[in-house]
Amino acid sequence: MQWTLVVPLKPLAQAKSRLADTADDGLRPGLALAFAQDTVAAALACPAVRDVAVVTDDARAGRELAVLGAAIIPDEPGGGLNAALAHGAGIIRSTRPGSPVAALNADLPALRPPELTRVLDAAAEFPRAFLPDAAAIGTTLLAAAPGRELLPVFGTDSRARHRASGAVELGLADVDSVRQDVDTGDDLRNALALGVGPHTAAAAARLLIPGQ
Ligand SMILES: Nc1nc2c(ncn2[C@@H]2O[C@H](COP(=O)(O)OP(=O)(O)OP(=O)(O)O)[C@@H](O)[C@H]2O)c(=O)[nH]1
Ligand SMILES: C=C(OP(=O)(O)O)C(=O)O
Repeated sequence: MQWTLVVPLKPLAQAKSRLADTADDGLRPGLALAFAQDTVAAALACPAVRDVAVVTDDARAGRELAVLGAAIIPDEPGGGLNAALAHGAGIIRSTRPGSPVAALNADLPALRPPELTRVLDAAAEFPRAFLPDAAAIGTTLLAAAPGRELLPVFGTDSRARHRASGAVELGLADVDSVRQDVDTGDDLRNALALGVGPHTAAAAARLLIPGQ
C-alpha cells in the first residue's frame, strides 16, 4: 500500500515561534524551511509513500518544496492547522479516492525513510491511527485508510484528542525519527543527536547551540 502524505506548513515568518530563544528572527524562517525540506525529502524517499502534498501559503517554501517533488496546495481555508489538513486531505481524496492518506508534521528534521515505512505499514492495519510525538503529548502522524476521513485534531494535547476521536495509537518502538518534532531548543538538540538531514544541518550550523 502506498500513501499520500499531507504536510501542513505555516508562513515561514510566523513558524517556530517557540524557537525564538534559539534562533533569532533573521534565522528562524530559514530553519523552519530546512525542517520542512528534510521532512519532505525523507518522506519522498520512503517506498511506502506515493506522493507528498504540502499545504502552505508561503511562496518561498512552496517553491523550495516543489523542487524536491512535493505538490503544493494553497491554504485556502486560512483557518489554522486542522482546517488546512482537512482541506488538503479533501483535495487528495477527490482526485484519488482509493488512496490512504496521512498527515505528517513539517518539523521532523531527523526523519528516516525506513522508520516512516514501519509506521505507515502499522497504520495500514487500522481505519485511523496516529503516532504520538517524542514528548508523548502531541502527534506527529495521523493516518486514514481509503474511504475514511482524516478528522485531524492536532494542537494542544492532540495525543489525548486523537485517541478520544477513535484513532488507534501506534505503540511502536524504535521509530524515534518519526516522533522527534522540533518545537523548542531542547527538541532541536535531541533531533541533532538523532542525526538531521542536510538542510537542517546547514541551518543549525549558523546557530550557537551549546554542546554542538
Ligand atoms: N498550512 C498550515 N499549516 C500550519 C498552520 N498552523 C500550523 N501549521 C503547521 O502545523 C505544524 C505544527 O504547527 P504548530 O506547532 O502549531 O506551529 P509551529 O510553527 O510548528 O510552532 P510554534 O510557532 O512554536 O507554535 C507545523 O508543520 C506548522 O507549520 C496553519 O494555519 N496552516
Ligand atoms: C500541533 C502539534 O504539534 P506541535 O507539537 O508542533 O505543537 C500537535 O502535536 O498536535
